[in-house]
Amino acid sequence: MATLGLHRDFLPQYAKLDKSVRDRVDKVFGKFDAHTHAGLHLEKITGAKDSKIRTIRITDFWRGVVVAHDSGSSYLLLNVLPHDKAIEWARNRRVTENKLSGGIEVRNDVALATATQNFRRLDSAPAEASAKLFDHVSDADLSRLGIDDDIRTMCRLLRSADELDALGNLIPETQYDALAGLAAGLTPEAVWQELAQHHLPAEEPESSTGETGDTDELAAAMKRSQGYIAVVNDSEELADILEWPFDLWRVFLHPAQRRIAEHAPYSGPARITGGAGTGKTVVALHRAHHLARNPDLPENAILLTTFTKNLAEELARNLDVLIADPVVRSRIEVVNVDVIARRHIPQGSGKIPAIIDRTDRLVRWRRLLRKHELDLPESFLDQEWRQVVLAQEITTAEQYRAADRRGRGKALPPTLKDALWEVFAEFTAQLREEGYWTFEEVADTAAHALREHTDKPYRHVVVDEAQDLHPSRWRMLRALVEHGTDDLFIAGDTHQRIYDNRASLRSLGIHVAGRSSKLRINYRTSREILVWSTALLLGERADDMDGGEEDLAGYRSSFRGEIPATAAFDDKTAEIAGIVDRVRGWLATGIPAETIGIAARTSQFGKDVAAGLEAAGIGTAQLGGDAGQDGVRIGTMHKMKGLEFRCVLVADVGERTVPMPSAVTDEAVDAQQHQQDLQAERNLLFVACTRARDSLCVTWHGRPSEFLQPVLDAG
Ligand SMILES: Nc1ncnc2c1ncn2[C@@H]1O[C@H](COP(=O)(O)OP(=O)(O)OP(=O)(O)O)[C@@H](O)[C@H]1O
Repeated sequence: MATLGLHRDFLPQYAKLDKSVRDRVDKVFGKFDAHTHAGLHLEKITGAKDSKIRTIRITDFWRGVVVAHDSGSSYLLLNVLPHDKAIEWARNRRVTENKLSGGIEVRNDVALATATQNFRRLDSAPAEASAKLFDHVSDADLSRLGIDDDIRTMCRLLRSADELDALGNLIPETQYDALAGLAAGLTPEAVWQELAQHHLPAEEPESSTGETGDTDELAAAMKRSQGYIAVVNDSEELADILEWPFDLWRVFLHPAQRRIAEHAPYSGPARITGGAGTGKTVVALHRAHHLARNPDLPENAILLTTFTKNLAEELARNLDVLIADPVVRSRIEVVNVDVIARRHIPQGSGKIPAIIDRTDRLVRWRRLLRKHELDLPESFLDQEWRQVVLAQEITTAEQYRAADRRGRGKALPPTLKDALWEVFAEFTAQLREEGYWTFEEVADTAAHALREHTDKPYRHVVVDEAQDLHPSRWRMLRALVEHGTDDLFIAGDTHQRIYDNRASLRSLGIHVAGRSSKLRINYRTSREILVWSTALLLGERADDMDGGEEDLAGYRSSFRGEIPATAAFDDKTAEIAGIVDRVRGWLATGIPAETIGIAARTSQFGKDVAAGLEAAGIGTAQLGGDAGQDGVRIGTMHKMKGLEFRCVLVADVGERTVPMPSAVTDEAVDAQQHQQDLQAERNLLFVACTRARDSLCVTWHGRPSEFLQPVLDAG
């Protein structure tokens, strides 16, 4: 039986074709499992660099480019192009095997030779005889990392990571991964560890029929090409892949992602971290799918959850795209954490709790502080209550006196603590009397009830955006499943923590040591946007939710793009006019309105921008609203969390709004909280900027935000 492989570059090409041509492609390859080479009419190319590369007729005008060995019945679909272009494209290509992974590499020999010649010419100019990017890496190390002679010759001439990036399309995937890792500052040993983990030992999945087996070299090599070649098992699977040609994440998981998503059962809670856009959500979706394949699981045995309702809806939409089988899909319930919490409040607790928000809480704290004649800001009290009392489930004055107040910067003498406890007790009594709850209290009440259940509601819980969950929500999540195999799978990035919720997983009985992995390749944003946005976090220290620190070592993007733009205006009116111009420009290049996102720190500024756009005849819609609605998406930076757009404009990033003074505790009140609040505000700007795939523009009026200084200094 024939084996078909699809190269990841094929799908975007396929997506661009007219429906009639796509239908022809579907027809030509549709019954591939019954085909032989002879049946496929593969044509050899005169003057080809590699005789294994052939073309196949799709229509009179269109040709597919495939790799096929004379022996064996497998073929690999590389591209679909108009006839003449297909011949030209195929003629210069050569297929080789990666020295380290044994995976397939498709290279353009002619372009590679030209690039090497150009770099050599540059290098021979006396002024250019400068240090090279890979001077610190020996030939032996390069070879050990799978870099072959041709690529080594060329990369020895490179002077900067930018030059390497510019060659991204010419260097075969696995070799590029290794070189980009070195260029991002990883040591050869660290890169080797990464590659070895992903590619060694070269796993040779056994052929189910034994027909292809080791005798079919191409089939075996395709199976070793994880992340960029999908081996298709039957025509049904092919149809499923071709139905979603834009969603490469469904099929082409990077080996680092697949290793986690399809890991053998984890013996306990497992965690995945990584910078913005590295595919944590994608891996969480695939992990949920992987777990759901277990036929013994009943409906809704797996919970896939996240912080907000909007994000949960987005997860559900993506899960529907990922999982074709309705029975498998039905084993996963997708809902946000607070909905689950409400659901598990014991019946006797009365009606569905009314939730009190921060603004109302602050009014109450203010009143109580006045009554008790305490000279403290209400925000301090609210934080103390959420981060110490609720975080540690403190219920008595004695417990509060002995509480661990790590993370709080203001020392409280015992007498003051006693006075505060009275305020906390009165506050809670008031809420109970009036029937108000906070989300944290709801979660804790649910956690208490769930701990008593011997029959847990879920077999597995998969959590996304973990960095923003309060300890009470973790206690509830912990109580939703029995301790044991694959109980919790957690995805998050503390560089994106934007709410004042910190949790130490270990202290909550969630032990991830030995089951933690990190992703480093950003798939969402171009290198330019990533480098620019990461500079905003300069000097910031992020925790790893497990007693250590998180870093962004080796964090890198897989593609190039525009340099982010900044624009300063004299006043708000001018800024809004500038934003309208920018959006009009994007729309004029054919970018669909709903793939443009605009974020501001305050909802009012967003509303003003929306009014400006509407007045200019440009339709708008709220961020997080109905996915099917037309219009440029506008909302607060908080609402940008977890989303992505082709073009992002972050507005009103001026010194008075970012950081937002009302969100930052006065340094004199609590220096540590002050730092944490600043960090959350900086993260918020980082989150908003890293939602951009192709273009990012940041605007302000008056003086710019202090957070922009590193990028403005860098020019
Ligand atoms: N293997 C892959 N192939 C192609 N695209 C991918 C792959 N993995 C992730 N992506 C794409 O990269 C983008 C970011 O992925 P995802 O949202 O999972 O990242 P994340 O780490 O959860 O991001 P953030 O933390 O910023 O919310 C998405 O558009 C996703 O489809």
